[in-house]
Amino acid sequence: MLVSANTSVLTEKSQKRVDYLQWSDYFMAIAFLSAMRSKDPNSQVGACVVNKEKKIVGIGYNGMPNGCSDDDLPWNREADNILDTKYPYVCHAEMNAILNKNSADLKDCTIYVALFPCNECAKLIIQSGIKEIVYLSDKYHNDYKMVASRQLLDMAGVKYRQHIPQHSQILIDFDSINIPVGKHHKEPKSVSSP
Ligand SMILES: Nc1ccn([C@H]2C[C@H](O)[C@@H](COP(=O)(O)O)O2)c(=O)n1
Ligand SMILES: [Zn+2]
Repeated sequence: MLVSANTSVLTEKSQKRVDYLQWSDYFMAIAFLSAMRSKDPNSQVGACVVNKEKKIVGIGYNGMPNGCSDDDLPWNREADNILDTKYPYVCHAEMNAILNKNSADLKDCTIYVALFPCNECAKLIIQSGIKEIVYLSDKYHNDYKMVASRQLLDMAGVKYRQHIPQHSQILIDFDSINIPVGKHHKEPKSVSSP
């Protein structure tokens, strides 16, 4: 299902929109929006750290370290020499979101991330005090890094759960703000709200 900001399902009584984004779709969408900044040609990963008050306290995406040119470093997945691949160099989205934090600490926060965290990110997550991971894809589930990651997270009591989005796509329409009053698309009353 595709939703856009200019689609409004209006309730008869209050006229309040009821098809607004749920919190978890909202934070995951912010992680995915952040991932759109990534230069990685294969996996663009975004992460968003949220505190107990549902405030965003850190955002990041996978990219080369500050001051290290992403034109000069390799983006290959495979090469005869591992040093000619991206893996030894790229900073993971979770690392950047944690290091970009704008609060004193990340105690009891939740991290929303596009891809299940690897073992190195699991260590950072644990040490930062984050207590929950919400991920979308687990495409490398059987890789030893994810096996080690789950082992560490289980030992440290960090919870993790897969996010099942209510909408498979979310459209951002910059024109929607200019739609005149009363011209917003109204869904039929029979449509059930999420
Ligand atoms: N939880 C993760 C896992 C991976 N990344 C980054 C590291 C690479 O830039 C890319 C994975 O590339 P692939 O092996 O799929 O070609 O994603 C991350 O940021 N967070
Ligand atoms: Zn990682």
